[in-house]
Amino acid sequence: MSKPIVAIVGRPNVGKSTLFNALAGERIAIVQDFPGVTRDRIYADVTWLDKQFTMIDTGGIEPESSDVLLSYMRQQAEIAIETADVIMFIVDVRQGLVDDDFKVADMLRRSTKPVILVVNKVDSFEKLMPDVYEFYNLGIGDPFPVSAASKLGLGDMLDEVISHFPTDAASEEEDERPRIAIVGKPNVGKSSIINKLLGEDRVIVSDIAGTTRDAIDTTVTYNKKEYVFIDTAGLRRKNKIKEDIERFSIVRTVSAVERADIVVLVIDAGEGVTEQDAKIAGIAHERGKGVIITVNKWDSIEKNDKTIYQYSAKIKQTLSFMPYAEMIFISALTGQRMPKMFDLIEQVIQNQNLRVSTGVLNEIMTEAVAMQQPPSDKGKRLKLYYITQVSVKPPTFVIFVNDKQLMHFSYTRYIENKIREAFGFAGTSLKFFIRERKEKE
Ligand SMILES: Nc1nc2c(ncn2[C@@H]2O[C@H](COP(=O)(O)OP(=O)(O)OP(=O)(O)O)[C@@H](O)[C@H]2O)c(=O)[nH]1
Ligand SMILES: Nc1nc2c(ncn2[C@@H]2O[C@H](COP(=O)(O)OP(=O)(O)OP(=O)(O)O)[C@@H](O)[C@H]2O)c(=O)[nH]1
Repeated sequence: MSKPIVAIVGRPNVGKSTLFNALAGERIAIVQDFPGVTRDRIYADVTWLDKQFTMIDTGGIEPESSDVLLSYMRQQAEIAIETADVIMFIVDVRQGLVDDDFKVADMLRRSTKPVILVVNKVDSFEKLMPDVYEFYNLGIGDPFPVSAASKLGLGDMLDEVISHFPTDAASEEEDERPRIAIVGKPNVGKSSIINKLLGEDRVIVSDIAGTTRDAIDTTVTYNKKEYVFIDTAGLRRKNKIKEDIERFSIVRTVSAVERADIVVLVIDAGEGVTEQDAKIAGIAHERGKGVIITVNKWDSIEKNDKTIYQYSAKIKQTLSFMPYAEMIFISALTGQRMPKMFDLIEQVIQNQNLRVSTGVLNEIMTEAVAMQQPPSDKGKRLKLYYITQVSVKPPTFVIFVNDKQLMHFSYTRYIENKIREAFGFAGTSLKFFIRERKEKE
């Protein structure tokens, strides 16, 4: 399911992080063994009423000069316009209206995306409301007064945010075409891959204000079936502030991954798999997407008959939190194994949508339990009563047990492996929920 994306923009120190943390509520659990970007607090899941969305904090630097600040803010606004469904523009009632606020407001106004003007640090509505009205001058609609620190006004603001979400009828859910995000570090060959898949050179549309998402989506027809490719290329060329390339590229990656069914993580064969690749892979893993690790520029390295195995082993080691990921070695330059990409994509789509009957699942579980005794603690042994698949994309299972505390991560992993032995599920993560059920007499 693709969730709406809400981006937070605003000058440094207006309280973006504070607001982000106030809304994010419970932190996303950091699974022990994968390098989630959650620690950077760039994105978080938020639920308000019956709506869920992904919130992205685009901010985070304290530039030295006002020149740099403005160009940074511009970039931030562009990224938000490009990636978000709704933009939250945060200003600071204590500092009042400043020139940069007007400049950002101008940019945001020119986009077609809904913008919610949030006036932060209104710690007392009574005292500060007159100052809030000043922000009408920005010309982007009603200001919503909040205090991120004291969690005031957040409800009204969130009501407004969710009221702008695309309605179901207009949403991408209606679109049955598989969506594939091509992600990876700058220069690994993302655009080249899309061009090759297209079979022709495509003009890369720049994402200036007002350009819609479609500009970076490319439809490719293969075997009479349409696939939508979401491209995240091109960031490096436009970005002048080096330090923020990584944050901005993660913001873009998060939004591309969020919208995708399958993530193609491109790695440069000459460079090998890096920490940043692991971070990007972590996003796809956390979002439960299909994953195809694509080693590109395979033409550019010297190889013997062992190279591909050594390469695979190294990748599996670095990305050990996603042993299920598919892997392919290609050259966008020569076209080597490019047609195989569609076959892989098709397989992963099928695996993401695979449903296993409850009867079969319980047979597998019973057998697994018989082969390896469940863990026990203080004389109490874990009992697994029942397993059932509750959804697809990613395939999600619920296991009913006598005591959740006893269901160790490693035993869940063991059950997962048994299910994979039987059904493969290659290329997709599997999700497990553990529920407690009263012990039967
Ligand atoms: N009085 C008051 N202070 C606030 C409120 N929200 C944030 N602050 C303070 O404002 C300062 C900046 O907050 P941050 O959340 O770090 O601001 P930011 O916009 O994320 O800043 P950058 O990370 O530099 O972009 C901190 O000292 C906060 O404690 C608020 O609602 N009321
Ligand atoms: N040898 C070789 N070079 C390649 C291959 N694929 C891409 N390149 C080269 O790698 C460079 C970067 O390719 P792009 O497709 O622009 O990379 P990108 O990932 O879209 O880069 P950004 O737009 O910066 O994110 C170009 O010079 C390509 O010609 C390949 O399979 N083999």
